[in-house]
Amino acid sequence: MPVALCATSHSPLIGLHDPAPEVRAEVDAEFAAARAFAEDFAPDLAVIFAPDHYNGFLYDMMPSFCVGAAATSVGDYGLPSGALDVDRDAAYAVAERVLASGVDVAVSEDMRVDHGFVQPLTFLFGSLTAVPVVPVFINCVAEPLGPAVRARHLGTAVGEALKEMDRRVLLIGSGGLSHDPPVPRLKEATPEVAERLTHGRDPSPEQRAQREGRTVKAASEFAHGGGALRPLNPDWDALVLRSLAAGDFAAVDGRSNEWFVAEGGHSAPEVRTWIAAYAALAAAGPYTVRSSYYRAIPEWLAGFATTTAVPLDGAA
Ligand SMILES: O=C(O)CCC(=O)/C=C/C=C(\O)C(=O)O
Ligand SMILES: [Fe+2]
Repeated sequence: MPVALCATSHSPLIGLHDPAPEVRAEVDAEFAAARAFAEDFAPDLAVIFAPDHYNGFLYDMMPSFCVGAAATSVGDYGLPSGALDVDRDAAYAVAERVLASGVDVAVSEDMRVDHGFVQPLTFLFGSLTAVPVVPVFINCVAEPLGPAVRARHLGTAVGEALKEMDRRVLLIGSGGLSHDPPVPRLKEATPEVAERLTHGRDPSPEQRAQREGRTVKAASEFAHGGGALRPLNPDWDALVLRSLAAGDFAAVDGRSNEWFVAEGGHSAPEVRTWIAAYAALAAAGPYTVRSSYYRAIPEWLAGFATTTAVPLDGAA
């Protein structure tokens, strides 16, 4: 099974609250390179590990992991809405293999996904339906979270499942490194916000615009040095990138959930998506990182990184 990987940060602020034109151009060049990498590889299946931000997965039923057998984008932050081209047979094959390995993954026949899934798919493939996909949700924000090492176990099990399939698979990890965007937390929520985190699956256009406006305002304050969000942490981001490039998973997923938040902010656990994607790649054998881009971009509230990787044996 030929396999390759692209792991990238996402940010709902891309296009809505951009950094200086030269920084935006630098990231666009990196996205273009990642797109060329994906085109060269020509996958017939993409397996994407991504989080959600209370758009598809809420506290009425919050799994740690979920494989989508069918999925629809909610179209947040101006991104495309509509059905993804989910490979249902592949999704069930992956779920069965993961469950057999002892990782309790949920399955959804009606998964709603947000910018966490949609941005990498559109950046890499141009649309939500260009390449058949198996979407794999990882809860990265809704406390309580399980230990980060479970994301490695999930990724390994997915990688083992893929080895049994005769497919060309691009593994995608989607999530920030250090970042602390204004995602509400149940613990601190007012009754109104708690209700939204539990049942607010289909906000009105006005409610969505209000939410998105708040995120843009928070990013603007942060970029100007204000607000209460935690700072980005390029040193921690470098440690994560270095460790995953070296296959030293334990340096990251052996740490406590508190460590992630203290070092990288409340959304740093999104690194779980990278851990899972790299672990799925590692299941195919030793790998090497082909490209690694990083820049702290306060306007996007993100320690922003994009990496590509391939097996050492040239299977890609
Ligand atoms: O309801 C909202 O939109 C709250 C803000 C939010 O979800 C922000 C998300 C930010 C990221 O996904 C990110 O930087 O990773
Ligand atoms: Fe996110």
